Amino acid sequence: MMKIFVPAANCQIKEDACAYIDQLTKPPGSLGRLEQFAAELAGMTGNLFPEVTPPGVLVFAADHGVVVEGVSAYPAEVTAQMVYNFARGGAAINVFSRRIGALLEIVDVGVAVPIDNERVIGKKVRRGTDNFAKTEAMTPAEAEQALHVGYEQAVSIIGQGARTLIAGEMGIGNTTAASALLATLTDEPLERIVGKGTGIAAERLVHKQEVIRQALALHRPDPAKPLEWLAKIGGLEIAAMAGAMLAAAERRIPILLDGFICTVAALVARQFAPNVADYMIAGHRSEEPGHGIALGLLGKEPLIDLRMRLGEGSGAAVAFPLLAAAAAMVSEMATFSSAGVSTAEAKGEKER
Ligand SMILES: O=C(O)c1ccc[n+]([C@@H]2O[C@H](COP(=O)([O-])O)[C@@H](O)[C@H]2O)c1
Ligand SMILES: Cc1cc2nc[nH]c2cc1C
Repeated sequence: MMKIFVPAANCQIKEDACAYIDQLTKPPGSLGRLEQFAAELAGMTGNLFPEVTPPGVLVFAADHGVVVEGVSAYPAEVTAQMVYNFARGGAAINVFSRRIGALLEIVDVGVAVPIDNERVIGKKVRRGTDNFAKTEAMTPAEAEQALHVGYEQAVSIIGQGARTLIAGEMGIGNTTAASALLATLTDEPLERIVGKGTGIAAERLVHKQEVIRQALALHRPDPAKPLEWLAKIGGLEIAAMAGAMLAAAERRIPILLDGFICTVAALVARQFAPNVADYMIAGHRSEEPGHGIALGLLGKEPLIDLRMRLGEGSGAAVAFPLLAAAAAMVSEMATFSSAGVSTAEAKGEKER
């Protein structure tokens, strides 16, 4: 396993940021959770005036052998078809990335068919996973390789100037893998974790739960051994997202989380380095029911809830302007003293 060192966020700078934010020309606390996020960004970056722009969006694509069990509403070939759509700029994440001025890279970490396109970074570890209902999805060495691909891509996009990481994914069948991983971290029943993903009907949802239940009984995966855990029931893009998050946190770069699969990848990253969670802000709440459970395990409240359930990093990209507003508030607002504005009268009005 590669050596990863993730420092804890800097509590002192976070406290200093809170004190400074109280001096800005507004009643203390009046910018609500934006103030909290600004202080967290200061603690993450070690900078009282954190910069989050430009964001770097990495979309990792991979296929899932478990799709043969009939757990998705779409055929597996959609993964590759969407990769070409990303390359042409026609997917939701392309649109939203352009809106927020993001650097965007598409990475093939395990699409089942060859991808030949100059706009797609070819880092295929293998042609999709095996069907984890029957056998291990991949080997621990392959899981580690996929983690490494994500790590290296994050190092690269940060090197190009990205100041926030958004990890996105594309992989037909990946809500089944993400649900299986999440189920091993909580006592919540599968009925509360497993959702309709791309939009399966009610009968198929019951079948999807059963496939996961049997896979968990077959493999008995142990999250305390994260590479084996990922190898048994994970996915190549999930491993890559976790690796990307580890690289970002190591470099004190804030991570804006997307939906269900991304947040499960965040929980995977935390199994490798607990401090990585210090660098995460939840972008949105997905419609997938397990997402609320995953966010609860991470202790994060999402910025927005627009009933999205697309993936690709789309929810994080849509939420990003709120994070940018929080950061700009600190660097651009005047203070009471610089603007000559009177503070509250001393009678306890300052108490929140
Ligand atoms: O991000 C989410 O919360 C989310 C929720 C449901 C589906 N998705 C996307 O849909 C695909 C997985 O759905 P499924 O039904 O094939 O498992 C995958 O490409 C994800 O990006 C994403
Ligand atoms: C069309 C389509 C686009 C997606 N983007 C992420 N997951 C997806 C799943 C489908 C089916």
